Amino acid sequence: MNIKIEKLYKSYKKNNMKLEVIKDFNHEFQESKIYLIKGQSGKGKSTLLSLIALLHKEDSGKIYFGDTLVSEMSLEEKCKMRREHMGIVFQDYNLLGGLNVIDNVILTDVCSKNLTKEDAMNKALEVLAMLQIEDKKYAYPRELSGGEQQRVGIARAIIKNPSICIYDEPISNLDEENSKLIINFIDDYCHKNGKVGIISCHTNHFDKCADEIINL
Ligand SMILES: Nc1ncnc2c1ncn2[C@@H]1O[C@H](COP(=O)(O)OP(=O)(O)OP(=O)(O)O)[C@@H](O)[C@H]1O
Repeated sequence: MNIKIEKLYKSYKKNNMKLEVIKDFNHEFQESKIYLIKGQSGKGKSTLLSLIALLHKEDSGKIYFGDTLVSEMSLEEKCKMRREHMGIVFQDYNLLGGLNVIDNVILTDVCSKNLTKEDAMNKALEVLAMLQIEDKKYAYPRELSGGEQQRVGIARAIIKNPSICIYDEPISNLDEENSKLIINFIDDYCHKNGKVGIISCHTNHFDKCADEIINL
């Protein structure tokens, strides 16, 4: 599902001053393409991703998913859109420490789609295998390396087969070997499965797999 953004503005209030972070941002994001959002620290990469992910509200502007104007929706409708169409991967993994790998991966899927636990587990095993981490299915996050935790974070994001995949600094805490594995996975997954991939990264690691680089 394509995304279209028109005249997007977002500011924060800081010490009674208005800090304009996103100013008149316009863009179209298409299926099977990877978009890399770059810019120095504080330029607004995370802010832009959070607006596209419908996690924060813009000051003004329009966001369409396909033909649907999602920026005007209620919080509840946005939540539903996000659950059904979007997978989000965070820099610091955001795994639940009290759940093992497989339960972390299936949690949102079971809750949102009323799948049986058995069906969800079979799906989770497939996705964990794609990320070469199925052997850790019963491990807890504290027993995993950063690279392994991030692969679980990706598995959790893609188990619903979302059409839009958002990755906020997905490799910033990882070594070169783990970074390469994740870059190759995202490259393949988005390009071969018709996904819109939107990645923020402050280094050049994703430059080669990006179809377009957006400098903030
Ligand atoms: N909730 C907030 N309230 C006030 N200011 C904020 C808030 N969130 C972000 N900012 C400010 O907005 C600017 C952009 O922040 P953002 O996190 O989007 O940048 P970034 O490019 O992702 O930075 P980094 O690479 O360091 O993560 C920064 O100056 C930040 O201090």
